[in-house]
Amino acid sequence: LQWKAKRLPPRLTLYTIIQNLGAIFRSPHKAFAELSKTHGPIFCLKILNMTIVFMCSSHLAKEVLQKQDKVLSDRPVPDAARALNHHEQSIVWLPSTTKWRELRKICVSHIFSSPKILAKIGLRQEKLQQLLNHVHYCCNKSQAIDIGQVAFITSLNVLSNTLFSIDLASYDSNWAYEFKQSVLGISKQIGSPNTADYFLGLSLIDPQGIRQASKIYMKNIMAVFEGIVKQRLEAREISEDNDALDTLLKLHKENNSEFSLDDIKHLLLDLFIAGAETTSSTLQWAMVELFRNSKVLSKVKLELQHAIPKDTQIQESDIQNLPYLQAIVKETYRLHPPIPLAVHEARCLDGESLAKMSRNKDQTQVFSGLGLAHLKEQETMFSIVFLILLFFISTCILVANMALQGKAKKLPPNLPLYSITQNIFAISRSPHQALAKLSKTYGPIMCIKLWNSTTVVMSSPHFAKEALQNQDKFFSDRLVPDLGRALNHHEHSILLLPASTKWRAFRKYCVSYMFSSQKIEAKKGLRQEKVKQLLKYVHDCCNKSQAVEIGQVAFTTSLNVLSNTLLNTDLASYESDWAYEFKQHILGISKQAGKRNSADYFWGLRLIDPHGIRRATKFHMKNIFAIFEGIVNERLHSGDFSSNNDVLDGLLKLHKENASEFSVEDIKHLLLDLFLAGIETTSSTLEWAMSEVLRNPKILSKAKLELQQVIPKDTQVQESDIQNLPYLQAIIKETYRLHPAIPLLVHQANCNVQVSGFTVPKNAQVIVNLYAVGRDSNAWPNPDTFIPERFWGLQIDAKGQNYGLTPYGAGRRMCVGLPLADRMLHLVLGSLLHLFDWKLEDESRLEDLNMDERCRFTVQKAFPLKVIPTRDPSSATKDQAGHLN
Ligand code: HEM
Repeated sequence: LQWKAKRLPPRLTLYTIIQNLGAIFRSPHKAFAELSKTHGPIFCLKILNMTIVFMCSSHLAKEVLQKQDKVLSDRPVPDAARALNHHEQSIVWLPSTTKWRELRKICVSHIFSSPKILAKIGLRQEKLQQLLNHVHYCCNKSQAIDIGQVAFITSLNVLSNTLFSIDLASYDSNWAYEFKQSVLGISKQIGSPNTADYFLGLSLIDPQGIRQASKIYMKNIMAVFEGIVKQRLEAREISEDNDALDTLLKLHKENNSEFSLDDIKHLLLDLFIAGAETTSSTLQWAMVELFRNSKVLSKVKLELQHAIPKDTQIQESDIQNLPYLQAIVKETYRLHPPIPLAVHEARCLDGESLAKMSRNKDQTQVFSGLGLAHLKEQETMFSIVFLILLFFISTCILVANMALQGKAKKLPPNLPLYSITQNIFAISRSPHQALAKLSKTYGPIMCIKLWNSTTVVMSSPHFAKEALQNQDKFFSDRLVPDLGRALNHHEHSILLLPASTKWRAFRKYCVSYMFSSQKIEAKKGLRQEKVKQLLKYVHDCCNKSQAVEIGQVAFTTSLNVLSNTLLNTDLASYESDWAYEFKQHILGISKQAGKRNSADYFWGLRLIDPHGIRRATKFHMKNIFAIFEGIVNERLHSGDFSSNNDVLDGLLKLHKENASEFSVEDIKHLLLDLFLAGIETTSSTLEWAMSEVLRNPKILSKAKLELQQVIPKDTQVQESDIQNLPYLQAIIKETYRLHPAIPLLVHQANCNVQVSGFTVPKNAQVIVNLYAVGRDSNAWPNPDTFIPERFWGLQIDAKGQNYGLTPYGAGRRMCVGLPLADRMLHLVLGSLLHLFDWKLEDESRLEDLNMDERCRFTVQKAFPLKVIPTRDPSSATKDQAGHLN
């Protein structure tokens, strides 16, 4: 009755909430802003006995934050903040009590007062200088910078130095990584939607484990603070006032009972959580907005050039002379407030005085969403019954909601079971071809449901772009095949890890250190040397009229280039059986990876590994690891991590710096992945390119003519020549299009994702069929014919920007070895075509080459290309003069 008498803001109906539940959970500030367009700037939401009022205009913001500020400055405490009883000592979560006022006073007068802030100018300039040094270092190395990450590190260090004169993060090492992760971890937990915040009974069981996770992170951070505080207490008298901790400890000494050491730790915790990520995310948004608005960027650069001498670091005193920069920061605050929902709690109805309100607890409960502690003793029985009811109702709502959501989902067109059974052999023999064929009937996006697993197959450039660019963030996980679990490979594997911190660290190392432009350029000589060894072998075969198996020799060359780049040693030979074992084990794993495994579809079968695929893989891995272990142990024993000048040296240095983050086990698994992903892909692409060129005499003579015009006779192609060989480049692109080495990109959805009006359900396997994309007749005229000329005048490359041609994938999971593989392909194909003519062993016509496929980890030629190299006699005479030898 009381409730009815009051005029409440317009109320959101249950139907509206259920309809928008997905959006509310994903991005509540956006969802409620959207709802305010239809429901007005103030509306309320009632969840059982809890009322939430939303205010979405500047007028109402003023009402809350200024006019009614006195009665609206409490906060509802999220369950995550109750870990370690943080809410009882926290400046963020305490209601406006004496304690809270004391804490605010300490912050405003002792830590962030103007004199204190001014006194630390030098510190901030120094931290800015360190950031700029890092950016400068990356600039010299052409290395990408994660803006949010470096801004976070800078904010963290400015804060940690202001508070206790210590750096807590570093740009180039993983030092203090755990602290950083724990700060991020807590803000993630507090930001996660938690059912225990809405249904108080659930907080007893912490159903999503949010409070528990929060507690672990808090404990980690508190342990760091405890160490620092203890050291400070032991080291000196707290008399000087160097940093905030000195000030806090002095206050503690003066009034131990009012301001305990525990209070200090909780205050420091709040300052880190509230201060580090807010600053860094605002900076990141500002940078993003600048990058996408080139006019704004040039205007602000102009202002900076006028106000600040060239190559000079900006000073705080300069800011007043930079009105446009100030306007950019304001505009960023407007568009991207780092905490978009300011959550307060009403103390009484209609702005009654605090004194009156505290006498009127029942009313407070109605408006504030009920804390159990507020219930009077005689109401306990009632509350237990009430909680049971609450739990029951919430479960019903959840179930009903799931059912509604399920109905609302529009899955991509389903592939009927009969078409799967009809095509089962084709799918198992050559899945990319079979699925490409089915996509012609069922469309460019289709869904396969087998038992409880869902697979969505995408087969056009449009959907490739959706998966690899637009929705890339949600499709970057992987579904681990059973063989990937051998020796727990999936827990250390860059190929199989989901998009986790560990995977990012691996990728960062690969992209920035192994395959950066500088590193690749530095190994140019090595590649030329290995190609020269290949050409020498082909030359010997030529003299003996002996056939060359192109796939085999390309495999050996790729293997040796990679093994020298990674381990500074050859691991294969053209003529002898030396290191035969290593090659066989790599091929062995690739063969197992190409087999269909029922344990991947019926999880129960994993227990028995019905085809022995995981067992065989384990056997090959063990043998490969034994070889790696020999090399790694020798280096660890000698302690020499620099004289080999290879990737392993870099990895071992990283391991020495932080053994817990990057173990020897990680190194072995990473090396294995690089060999698996890097060799067969390159060699099979080369074999396909060579086959296509040899069976097309016109293309062959055109390619030879171009090579003759650019490169002197009988001379090996150099990497610097590639840019002058557009026809050779077009041949490689056309090979990528028709014969992608890995034709099916296999990813996994980490949530329900909308793709062009269809819902791809969470955990579904998402397959992008590059084979179908490359042969899509809407994108490519005459799609099945090898026509390098189609690329004339087109600005299309294979580097992940053109979604009709993405042989290396695109987006977050894109191949890291592209710079190496692409150069090797041009170098080897160009040299083989330039220096030799080719004929088949049985003198049959090259035009009739069999182009059937065989699937392993990569797609191979079913009938390996074996051809005899020949040369005209005048060249042979020159060779004796030492051109190729
Ligand atoms: C012609 C040669 C190559 C082709 C066509 C190729 C293609 C691909 C493709 C399609 C992917 C999967 C992308 C996705 O899932 O979206 C991939 C991933 C990968 N490639 Fe390559 N690749 C080649 C050579 C190499 C080389 C030489 C290396 C390194 C030595 C390499 C290392 C990797 C790694 C580590 C991944 C996994 C990336 C991740 O999951 O984050 N690749 N490659």
